[in-house]
Amino acid sequence: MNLPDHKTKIVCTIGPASSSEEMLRELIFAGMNVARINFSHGSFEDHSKVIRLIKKLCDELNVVVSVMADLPGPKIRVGEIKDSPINLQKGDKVKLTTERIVGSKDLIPVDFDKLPYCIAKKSNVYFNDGFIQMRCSGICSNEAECEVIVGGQLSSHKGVNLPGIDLLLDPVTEKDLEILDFALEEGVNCFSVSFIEQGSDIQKIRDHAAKKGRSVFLVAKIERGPSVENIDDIMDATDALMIARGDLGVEIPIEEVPIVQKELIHKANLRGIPVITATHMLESMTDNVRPTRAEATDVANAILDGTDAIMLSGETAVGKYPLEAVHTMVRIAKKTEAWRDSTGSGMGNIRDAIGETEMGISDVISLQVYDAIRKLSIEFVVTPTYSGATPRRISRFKPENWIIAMSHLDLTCEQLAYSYGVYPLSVYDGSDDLEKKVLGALLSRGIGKSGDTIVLTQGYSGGTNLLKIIEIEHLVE
Ligand SMILES: Nc1ncnc2c1ncn2[C@@H]1O[C@H](COP(=O)(O)OP(=O)(O)OP(=O)(O)O)[C@@H](O)[C@H]1O
Ligand SMILES: CC(=O)C(=O)O
Ligand SMILES: [K+]
Ligand SMILES: [Mg+2]
Repeated sequence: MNLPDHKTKIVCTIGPASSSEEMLRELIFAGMNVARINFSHGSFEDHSKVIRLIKKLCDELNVVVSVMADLPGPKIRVGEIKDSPINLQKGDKVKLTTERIVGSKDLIPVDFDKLPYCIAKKSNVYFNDGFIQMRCSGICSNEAECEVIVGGQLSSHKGVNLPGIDLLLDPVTEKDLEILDFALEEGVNCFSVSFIEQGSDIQKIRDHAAKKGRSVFLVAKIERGPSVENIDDIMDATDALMIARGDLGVEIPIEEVPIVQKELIHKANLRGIPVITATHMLESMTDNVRPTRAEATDVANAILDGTDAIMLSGETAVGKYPLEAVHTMVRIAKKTEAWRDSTGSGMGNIRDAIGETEMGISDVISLQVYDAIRKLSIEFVVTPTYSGATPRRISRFKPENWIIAMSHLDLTCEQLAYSYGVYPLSVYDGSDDLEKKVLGALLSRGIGKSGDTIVLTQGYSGGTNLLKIIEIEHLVE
């Protein structure tokens, strides 16, 4: 078995363009680590099919691919529009209505009953990740009269943003809990939670799952101003972060997005919390077989910022070239990682910054593992793990060697699909001889060969911790 030649994890949003068994298989071969299902779209029936197909393919191909169910949160959306998409032009006068009608160019339904109370004359209303802008010119019962400031094509169900306006909405909706129940029943363990504002929003989802006896991996989507301000509180509650630039880029000034991205990635790296950079990464590949130069550079820069994972949205969900989009990401990741490995550039002073944080035993060990990799000729790091904490701590340094994480817990293996450079292996050997167990698992998969030097490390487990540098032939008896 060959380990992949890129270490940045790839998240693909699955939709009509990618939900067939053949395409899912191709996406897995191409390098997909996480399949995101956006529950804002499609039907439970469609999603259930995709979840089952992915589980079946994981068993068949003996790989770990996580299914991440994206809970919509209180996202306001356009309703059904007749002859969608419609073309809106600057200066057009349109009415937004809270009635559940099939809309037209003049009367557009918006699924938010409080709209007339929340906006006022001169409020800005944005559509489709902010590409279309309107300004309210008056309110009349359940309608808002607006003028189009920036036009464009608007389709049914596109998102609506009202930046800076308190929408008086709970970030966790009844619908989210319904979806959570459904997905848990389908065996989903990982959830991205939209529009959260503080740690307690994440905790609500965790508590709800716990009531069903389930432990879940939660990705906090940072896509509103308050979530950026409350990031420390959110990091105390979450397992992972997503920089959801689609909504974020409308909810806060667009010029702040690049800096927020860098700061959040750095903070997440310091704490060993995996972070996904999402949206518009290769947007033009929805229609074209090649990306723009700016997009290729964006993917590389997110990696150099220290992101663990990069995400495709419309590119794989509804685009013409889902497979090519993944291939493109892989090629950019491979090149960028190799450059970082050889020059040490891009990560800034992550090692020093981690060195300055308060450290426990596991942190000190992770630092020493990283130093060992840099100073010695090491093939890979092997780490038996219960919770995944040790491989995640090592992953913070974005080392040039694979971290092979062995766990008998499927849930731990699945969660490590989000961490840079960590290759999860399900190992069920219960023997007490750690070295024998590790060697058996590696060699049975064709990983490693006689003469390889590896680092074997284990975090604080049952009162012991360990860092050992081993030459493989010493293990073969
Ligand atoms: N399961 C699906 N069925 C049909 N279309 C989908 C599906 N998933 C995604 N899409 C389409 O792909 C586009 C991009 O996907 P994305 O996940 O970014 O959703 P979004 O609605 O733009 O925003 P958000 O991610 O904030 O919910 C969507 O706007 C939608 O048109
Ligand atoms: C992914 C997502 O929700 C966003 O970018 O807004
Ligand atoms: K969503
Ligand atoms: Mg969003």
